[in-house]
Amino acid sequence: MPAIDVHNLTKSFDGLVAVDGISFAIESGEIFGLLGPNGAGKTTTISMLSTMQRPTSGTATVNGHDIVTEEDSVRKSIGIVFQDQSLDEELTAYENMDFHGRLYRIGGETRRQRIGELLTLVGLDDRKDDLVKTYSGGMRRRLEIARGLLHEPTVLFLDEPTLGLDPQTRNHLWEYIERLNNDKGITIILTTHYMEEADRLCDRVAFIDRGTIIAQGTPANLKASIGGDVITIASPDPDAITGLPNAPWVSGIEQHDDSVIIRLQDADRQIPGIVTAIHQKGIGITSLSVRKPTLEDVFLHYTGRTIREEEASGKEAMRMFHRAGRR
Ligand SMILES: Nc1ncnc2c1ncn2[C@@H]1O[C@H](COP(=O)(O)OP(=O)(O)OP(=O)(O)O)[C@@H](O)[C@H]1O
Repeated sequence: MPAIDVHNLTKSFDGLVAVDGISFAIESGEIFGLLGPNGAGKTTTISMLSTMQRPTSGTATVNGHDIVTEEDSVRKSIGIVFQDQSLDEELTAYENMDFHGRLYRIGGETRRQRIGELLTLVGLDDRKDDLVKTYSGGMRRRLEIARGLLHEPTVLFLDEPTLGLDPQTRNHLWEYIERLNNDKGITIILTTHYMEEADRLCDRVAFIDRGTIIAQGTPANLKASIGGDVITIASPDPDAITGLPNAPWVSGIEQHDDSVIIRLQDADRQIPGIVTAIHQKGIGITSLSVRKPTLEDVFLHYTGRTIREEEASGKEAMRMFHRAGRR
């Protein structure tokens, strides 16, 4: 039985289809990433799976329980850490945990023992008696994760777990998330728009864009599926490069601002020929780099847009406007 099984899940808000008939399954013990730009429908998806919002149509089960007809059973078996911080700043870490444990009616000795274990797991045991208002962003996020695990859920939802954290803190948090998954076997479903985060952490990912899943698989397979290497050429005249006839070994070519991105096999061998062809046409090259494809390239391949472009688009601004209105 999959830990999460989703069929044609859809959510509309006043005519805006935020999630549009998505389907996927997550096996027990996996770290699964829902990736996509802001406003793609990631939060709405996990809000439905965690029973915070009702789907407009479609079905899903979490740990075998239906998200609409068995809400209580779903809730008992999951932990959630959403984007908005919900800790009490005027309490210590221990007190925050203790309060939450009481809400879940976890008895005295068990509660104390679990709090100790979880605070150690997220590296906060030595700071447990400090007020949360003295904590850094990364420490707060770790505390929220520990708190979400207090009632021993087998599935943990993390909505943009490292949003707004600096790279070093982000790295630390990744280690804690991996440890949780390894040591406790917890199934983790996380949303992110950081591609390197998904690549590092997730066993499998699904790209969600404007409410639909456009690709899913392991990061390695997705990157391999778009083929070979990526050459980025910056030029004062990128249109002229894009207009050159395509060689048979070029599997894709896209233009972004002053750069042309070429996907191809065997880049190292083909570069001299490419540079010669460009020079023969009298086109300038400002810089040239070669790399392996990233998950960002996978998004670009399937949508023709980079995640950053998508986030900056007018449509996205509209979506953010809707979003602000509902808070
Ligand atoms: N309660 C609501 N009322 C109206 N529109 C909503 C509501 N919730 C979400 N939306 C809209 O649905 C779309 C998807 O939003 P969602 O928050 O799921 O995206 P996301 O991928 O999680 O992005 P983010 O990373 O910014 O949270 C957006 O256009 C958003 O404005």
